[in-house]
Amino acid sequence: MDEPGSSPQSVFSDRVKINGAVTTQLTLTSEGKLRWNDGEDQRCLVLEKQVLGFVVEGTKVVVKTVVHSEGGCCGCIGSREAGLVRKDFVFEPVHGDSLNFWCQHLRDHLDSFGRPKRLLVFVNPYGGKRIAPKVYLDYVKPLLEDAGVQITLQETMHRHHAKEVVSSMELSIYDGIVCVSGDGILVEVVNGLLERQDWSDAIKMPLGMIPAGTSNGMVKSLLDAAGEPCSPANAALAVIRGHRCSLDVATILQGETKYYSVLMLAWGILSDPASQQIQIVKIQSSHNC
Ligand SMILES: Nc1ncnc2c1ncn2[C@@H]1O[C@H](COP(=O)(O)OP(=O)(O)OP(=O)(O)O)[C@@H](O)[C@H]1O
Repeated sequence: MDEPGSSPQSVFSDRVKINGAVTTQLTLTSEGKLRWNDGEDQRCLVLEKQVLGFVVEGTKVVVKTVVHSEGGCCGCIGSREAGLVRKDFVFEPVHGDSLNFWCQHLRDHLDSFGRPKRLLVFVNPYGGKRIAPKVYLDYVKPLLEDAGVQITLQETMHRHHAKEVVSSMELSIYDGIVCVSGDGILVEVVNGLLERQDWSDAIKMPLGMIPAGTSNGMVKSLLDAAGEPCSPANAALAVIRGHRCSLDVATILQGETKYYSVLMLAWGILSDPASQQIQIVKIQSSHNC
């Protein structure tokens, strides 16, 4: 077993058995890569991009990964979407006492990415083509579980349910809120956060979107800006990796009524024949509450 720092790029390096077969040297590098030789080729897993998490099963470490289907290094275990497959990379240290070192180093590396660990997930069974529960079960749940994320699931039971939950809940027990829905639930969540007494802190809560509505404008534009195709798997991976960007929220006052808009606002100017006055009215704000 090599000690940490024994080679320039090595954080930890040790003899292991890969997928129950080849015995080889496995190295965790300071760049966050797992490198090994499978007998013919040099193999590599990039922790930040490809590793979701890991679990220990007896004397083995099962590393949960997502890789592009053409590149794979071991057996396919998951469903395919947008060229991505979930795969387990299993290794077993030859020296049993290095298991804890491996776990510690892998954990330290994954923790350094600042990924969310506890998520509140809203699923709207009513939005779009009513596919949100299936999207959640097929893509979101398995990927979040591979990443070791603690999930609190909340199916929305009626209009404004998400807004009600968010406006009164304990926020500090979550690292983020995810909407498996269209844009409507996201806007409810933003409005719920902004209606709170502690709104200026509450609005800093990271929000994630998984496309399961009709137009999914927000998640499409976010993934497009990141150069990724809009799919539930890609959106779930962006949530797991903790990718963030700040967005503006517009406040609209209409008389005594206040609206918060994160996506779009449309209005029209109508003449009022009775009063001979011109009124500015909101004629469409499908993503405002
Ligand atoms: N159980 C439910 N029954 C009826 N309506 C619901 C329920 N849960 C949520 N809603 C309402 O459904 C509305 C639409 O939801 P959502 O945004 O998910 O889908 P969408 O409007 O079809 O998609 P998009 O906003 O992308 O066009 C929300 O504004 C929400 O208030």
